[in-house]
Amino acid sequence: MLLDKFISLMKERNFDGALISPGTNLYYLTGIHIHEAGERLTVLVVSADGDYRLLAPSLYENVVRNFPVTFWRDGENPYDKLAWILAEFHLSGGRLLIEDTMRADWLINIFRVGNRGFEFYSLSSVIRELRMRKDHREIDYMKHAAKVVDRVFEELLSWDLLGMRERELALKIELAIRELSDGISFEPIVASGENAANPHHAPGDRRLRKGDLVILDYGAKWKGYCSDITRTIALGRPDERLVEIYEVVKEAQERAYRAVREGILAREVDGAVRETIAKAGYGEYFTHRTGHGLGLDVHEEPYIGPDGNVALENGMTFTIEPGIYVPGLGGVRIEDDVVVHDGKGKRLTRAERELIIV
Ligand SMILES: CSCC[C@H](N)C(=O)N1CCC[C@H]1C(=O)O
Repeated sequence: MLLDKFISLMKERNFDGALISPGTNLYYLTGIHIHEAGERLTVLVVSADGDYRLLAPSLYENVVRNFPVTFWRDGENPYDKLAWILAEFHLSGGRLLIEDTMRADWLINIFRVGNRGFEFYSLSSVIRELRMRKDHREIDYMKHAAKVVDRVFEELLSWDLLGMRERELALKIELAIRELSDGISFEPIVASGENAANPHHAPGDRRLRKGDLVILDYGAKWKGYCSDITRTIALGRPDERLVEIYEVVKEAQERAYRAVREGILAREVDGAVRETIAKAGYGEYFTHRTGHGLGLDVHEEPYIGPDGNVALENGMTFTIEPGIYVPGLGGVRIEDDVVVHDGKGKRLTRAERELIIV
């Protein structure tokens, strides 16, 4: 079981315990998905001696089954119960891993329960070692999530895009993803015309018009695992400068993809992109990293940026998504999901990468 692997790793690194709140780490280790815990304390307590127990609100009595659990009811003080579990597990101090995204109010109360005897460390510093390397089951789920976004791309090319508002198109993409999968991995980005110069543009009221380049960035989830794709399409023939930019981004993406090999550092893949874009004279307009690890979270290790020190291994999955963004003109981004397989990169997303003019 993954929890056993995690406990061994925790011990190896001299940690005494871990407190894990709901999210992808809890799901990864236990298969338990807690929907909307909100302000009610929910935490998996793990000790390096091998003990573990979930403390959860009684609302989840029908969700958590066949797992050691203590429930608390509204009106009770969950921190008293947490203190009992910690005492039972002989966790009265020491080095404790804490879920990186834990709510600050929980953390403050946990700090009190622990009588300041704990030193806190971020859970991701240990669990990343496990999550970064995907097994066959995880990769199969990611392949499925990737197929969904490829299909949605084919489908959207047949829609009547001219005159549609960005936010309408984003909603249509979201619905198409939800039809075919377990849900979206993030809110779709639809960035048209000059809005495409903003890499994380929030789709708004702008209507798509002739001559626009439109960045479409969206993802699906399957069994918890994410895909993330970006394609840039043209509505009618765009400005020649944008066509040139498109070709530079396509070339940069291809070079980075071809650079992927077992043993290469993530920053070398990033370097392939940066060099291609800089040579074409657009270096200052590539304003983000080349990519990010992908799995249960849409952004996770290994990050593919200039500071990426992870040596790539078989089973690692990440995006390659260079972009060029010119304020006042627009932008282009092309993104694929890639797995390191048999020592080389293999694309999971396969939608057309040539410039499509609809
Ligand atoms: C989770 S929202 C952004 C999804 C997108 N595919 C993405 O990861 N990026 C867009 C610009 C750069 C990159 C990022 O690192 O945020």
